Amino acid sequence: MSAEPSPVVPTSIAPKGAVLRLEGIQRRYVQGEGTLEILRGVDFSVMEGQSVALVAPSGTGKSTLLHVAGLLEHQDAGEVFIAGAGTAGLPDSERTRIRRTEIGFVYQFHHLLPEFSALENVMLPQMIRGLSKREAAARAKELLSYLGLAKRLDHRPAELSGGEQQRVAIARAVANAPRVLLADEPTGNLDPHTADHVFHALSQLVEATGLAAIIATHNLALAARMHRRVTLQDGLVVELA
Ligand SMILES: Nc1ncnc2c1ncn2[C@@H]1O[C@H](COP(=O)(O)OP(=O)(O)OP(=O)(O)O)[C@@H](O)[C@H]1O
Repeated sequence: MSAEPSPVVPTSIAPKGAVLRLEGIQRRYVQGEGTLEILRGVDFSVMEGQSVALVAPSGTGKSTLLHVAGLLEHQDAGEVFIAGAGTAGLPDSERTRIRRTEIGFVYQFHHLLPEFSALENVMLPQMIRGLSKREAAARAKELLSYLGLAKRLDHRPAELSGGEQQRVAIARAVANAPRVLLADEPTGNLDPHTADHVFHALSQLVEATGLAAIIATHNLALAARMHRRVTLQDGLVVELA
């Protein structure tokens, strides 16, 4: 009996090292009588340890792209591959599991829980995932120290500066060691100096952990420091110099 030849995966679908791959992603919103075609067949990959700045005018679909890539929103066509595995047709419970374990999100506003300390905020996603309190605390301490917050572990969000709050949010996003980090204007609410500091911390973390990161930002100076820059043009991702 002859063995079936192993299927060859086209490199266009799963380039070596692509942690995140969007293939033919379409997303439209029906609005009253009309339809807004926001994403029109996005093909886009991010490799391990690579940071990509997504720089595009307001309303072009940056958040939509991040939500689809992060399995928060369903696309109308196309497929999202995480670490080579397709996600089309998965039940919501499986999408949630992948989102919790493989994807970290950072937003413009920190969304930390106000009644919990920095340490507890970073422990929480790990405990939801089933880690013991001890394990979660150890990793949370390690991450917060790496991000320069060793002396702020017991501070509640209101007792932290804006930059510190955002660094806690970054620590929380990577607490479960995801492979993908999606950040939507993570420094949009910070003054230039603090934004620079937070961005530096984020970049270091991407390099150190081998995350694949997409960071939507309007800050061109910060975007210039990422590995790649892309924009959205007519519903497609276009590489910038
Ligand atoms: N649920 C929705 N229903 C209808 N239209 C929507 C919906 N969500 C987003 N849109 C529209 O889709 C377009 C893209 O929105 P999106 O939030 O992705 O843009 P963005 O590039 O992130 O913008 P910004 O930089 O201002 O945050 C916008 O014109 C928006 O009005």
